[in-house]
Amino acid sequence: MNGEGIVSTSTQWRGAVGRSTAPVETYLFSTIAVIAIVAFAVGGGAPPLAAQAVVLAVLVAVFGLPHGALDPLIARRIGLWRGSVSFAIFNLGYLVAVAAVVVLWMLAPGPSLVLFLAVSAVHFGADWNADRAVWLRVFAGVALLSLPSLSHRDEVAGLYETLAPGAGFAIAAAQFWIAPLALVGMLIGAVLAARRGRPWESVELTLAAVLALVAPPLVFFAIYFCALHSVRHLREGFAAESRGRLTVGITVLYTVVPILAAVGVLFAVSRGASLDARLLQIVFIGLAGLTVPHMILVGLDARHSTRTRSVLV
Ligand SMILES: CC1=C(/C=C/C(C)=C/C=C/C(C)=C/C=O)C(C)(C)CCC1
Ligand SMILES: [Fe+2]
Repeated sequence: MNGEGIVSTSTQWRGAVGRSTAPVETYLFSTIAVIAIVAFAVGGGAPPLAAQAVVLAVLVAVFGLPHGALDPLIARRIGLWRGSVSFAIFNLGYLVAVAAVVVLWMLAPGPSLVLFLAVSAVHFGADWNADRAVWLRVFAGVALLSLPSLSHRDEVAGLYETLAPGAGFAIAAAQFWIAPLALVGMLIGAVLAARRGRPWESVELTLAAVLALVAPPLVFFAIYFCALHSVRHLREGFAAESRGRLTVGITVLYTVVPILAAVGVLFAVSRGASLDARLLQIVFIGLAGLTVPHMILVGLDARHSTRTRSVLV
């Protein structure tokens, strides 16, 4: 382990739990969330689904994808590749993982969607209470993804049916029943975060819960994912990598390549389906594919950081 690695992992750890003021994404997310909550609470109607799907696809591409684009740098920091040959192998492994998820989805869409929701709940829940028990984070993630089914059950079921025909209604129904309990866990998380000296996390958790209940599901997801989750990971990622132009270059490259692949898929497959159905499939099945190798790397990084910290103290 070199000195650079020690500095960067400890920077990331500080970024996650050791700050004393609210980070920039708290203000960004809170401002947008409050405007959306007020707009939809006073009776603002949902925009047409096709418009929501197009806006979501653009926002995810521009603001969401970059937060996973730092993966090659994380992999380098934790020693998964060093030269051009191991870099090529890393990229190949990443692509195989993405392709395996997409193929699995084609073969078994219902179980794949359930698995995707479960893995995403763990992934999103980790945005808060980083130094607390894991069940608190899982509750927050489960609540985040179940609350839309509590207030917009038919809409969510319709979206799920687009992704997993025949399974969407049952999954939305299950979430409808899970949501109240998960919400209690999420609110306990909000109280505990405040008591740990991170009141901004309580604000985020509360606003995310209200937004998930009030806004149309895709609007809620776009705001949470792009203004909070992605910005948080990008900020922490840039602090941990701190390699200047190389970091920016890698982020741009690894954002642009998946976008080009997605555009290719959009024009290449299922021309029979409507544009919004195709966009939703590409956005969410694509995210599922990217999330698996991304979460494996984040997990390896966390293990690596823990080991580095125990060496340091
Ligand atoms: C499909 C769908 C949903 C779930 C989306 C998920 C689970 C996204 C996961 C993205 C990930 C894990 C990105 C990685 O950073 C909602 C919002 C519940 C309701 C609307 C339809
Ligand atoms: Fe993520």
